[in-house]
Amino acid sequence: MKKQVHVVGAIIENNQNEIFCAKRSPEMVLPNLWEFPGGKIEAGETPEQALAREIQEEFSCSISVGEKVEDTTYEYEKFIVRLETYKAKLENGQPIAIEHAETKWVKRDKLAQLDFAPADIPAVEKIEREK
Ligand SMILES: Nc1nc2c([nH]c(=O)n2[C@H]2C[C@H](O)[C@@H](COP(=O)(O)OP(=O)(O)OP(=O)(O)O)O2)c(=O)[nH]1
Ligand SMILES: [Mg+2]
Repeated sequence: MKKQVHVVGAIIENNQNEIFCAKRSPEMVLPNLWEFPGGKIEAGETPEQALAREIQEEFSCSISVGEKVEDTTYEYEKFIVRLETYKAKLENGQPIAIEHAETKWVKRDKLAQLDFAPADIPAVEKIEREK
C-alpha cells in the first residue's frame, strides 16, 4: 500500500495582494516544483499548529492562520498526499528560505504560471478565481 501523508500548506498574502510561493529544492521529494510552504502534521497537532511550526522552521518567521481554502487528496506515483491549505498572514519578520531553492511573492492572476506540485492545483485555481 502507498504511504499516506497529511500535509498543511500556507497561502500567505501580503498587503499588495501577492501570495508567497516556495520552490522545492532539487534534493527534496517532488524536486523543483512550487508549493505553498508547510509540511506534515505531527501527532497531537492541529493543522493550524502544524502550519505555524513548519513556517517557523522552514522560513524563520511567524504567521497567524486563518480560514481553510482547500482540502485535496492526490495520488502520486509513490505516495498519497492529503493537502489542506489555509490562508495566513505574516506576524513577525519576513520569510527567509532555509531549505527551499527559491521564493517569490506572486500576484493571484500569475500563480498558475508557476510549475506547482499537482496536489496544489485545486487551491491555485480557487485562489485565482477569488479576485
Ligand atoms: N509543504 C507542502 N508540501 C506539499 C505541497 N504539495 C504537495 O504535494 N506536497 C507534498 C510534498 C511532500 O511529499 C509532502 C510534504 O512535504 P514537506 O517536505 O514539506 O514535509 P515536511 O516539511 O514535514 O518535511 P520532512 O519532515 O518530511 O522533511 O507533501 C505543498 O503545497 N506544500
Ligand atoms: Mg515542508
